[in-house]
Amino acid sequence: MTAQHPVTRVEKLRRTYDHGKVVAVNDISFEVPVGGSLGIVGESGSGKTTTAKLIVGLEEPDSGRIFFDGQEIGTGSSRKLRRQRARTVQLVFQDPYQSLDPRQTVGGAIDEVLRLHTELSTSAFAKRRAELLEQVGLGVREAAALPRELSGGQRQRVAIARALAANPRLLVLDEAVAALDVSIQAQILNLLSEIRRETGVALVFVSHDLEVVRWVADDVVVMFRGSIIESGPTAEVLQRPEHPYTRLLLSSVPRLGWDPAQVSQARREFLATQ
Ligand SMILES: Nc1ncnc2c1ncn2[C@@H]1O[C@H](COP(=O)(O)OP(=O)(O)OP(=O)(O)O)[C@@H](O)[C@H]1O
Repeated sequence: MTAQHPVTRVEKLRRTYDHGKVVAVNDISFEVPVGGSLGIVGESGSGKTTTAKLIVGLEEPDSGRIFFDGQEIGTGSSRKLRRQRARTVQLVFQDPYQSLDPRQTVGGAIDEVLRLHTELSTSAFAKRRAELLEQVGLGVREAAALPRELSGGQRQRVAIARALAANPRLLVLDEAVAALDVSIQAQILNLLSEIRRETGVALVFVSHDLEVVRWVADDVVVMFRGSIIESGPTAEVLQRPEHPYTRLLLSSVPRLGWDPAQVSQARREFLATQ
């Protein structure tokens, strides 16, 4: 039996800006197994969003390689392969308000993706729309609503349903719960885990918050100034962080007895050593 290829693998990806002066992503490598989930964590500016954009093809790397199902995709790839990637990988942003058309109903927004990426018959089309809405916990009322008539959590559910409409094998979520209340965050994180279990879709979950990543990611990579400084199974990395920066990120999560002044001091001391 041949081993299954990971759904995506990146090898020594590098992306610079400002004629090489800003190294946003510095030779990073990782893979996401089929149906797996990878968390990418780091502080603001560590290169997480650039990494997400490189995976979905919104940015081109200066160097390095990206594979989907074992097949390399790059600037020289055919249109067919690029279209295939567009279907394989879907991106969900932090603020769905920006990505949803304010004049389009929720049902209409889902239909648009179904039309673009599937070839369903009229009856199968309506059934699939209903299935997607149900999958993200939305009903008929929400299907007829405009984005402004929904809460932030509901809008994020719409964005997830829209991404799933393309039947992707990988969902890339960039700070997808950062703008939501903590209790709504928990609902969306549970929803994502459920969807992964039910559909087998793999997740890349980008967040500045290690506690959030704990709930959704089997594995985690920790980024600092464009480089991966620590990686491994999420539970292990959180329990026994090896790199001082990972320890710093963990100590930055507010909890009982937490002292922000102490965290700031530790951060200053760490940065002074870099
Ligand atoms: N289009 C761009 N032009 C110039 N510099 C950029 C561009 N995009 C990102 N950068 C720089 O690259 C670095 C990494 O940015 P990136 O947005 O990937 O980080 P991040 O970890 O996602 O941060 P945040 O959570 O604040 O979005 C930063 O120093 C940023 O200023």
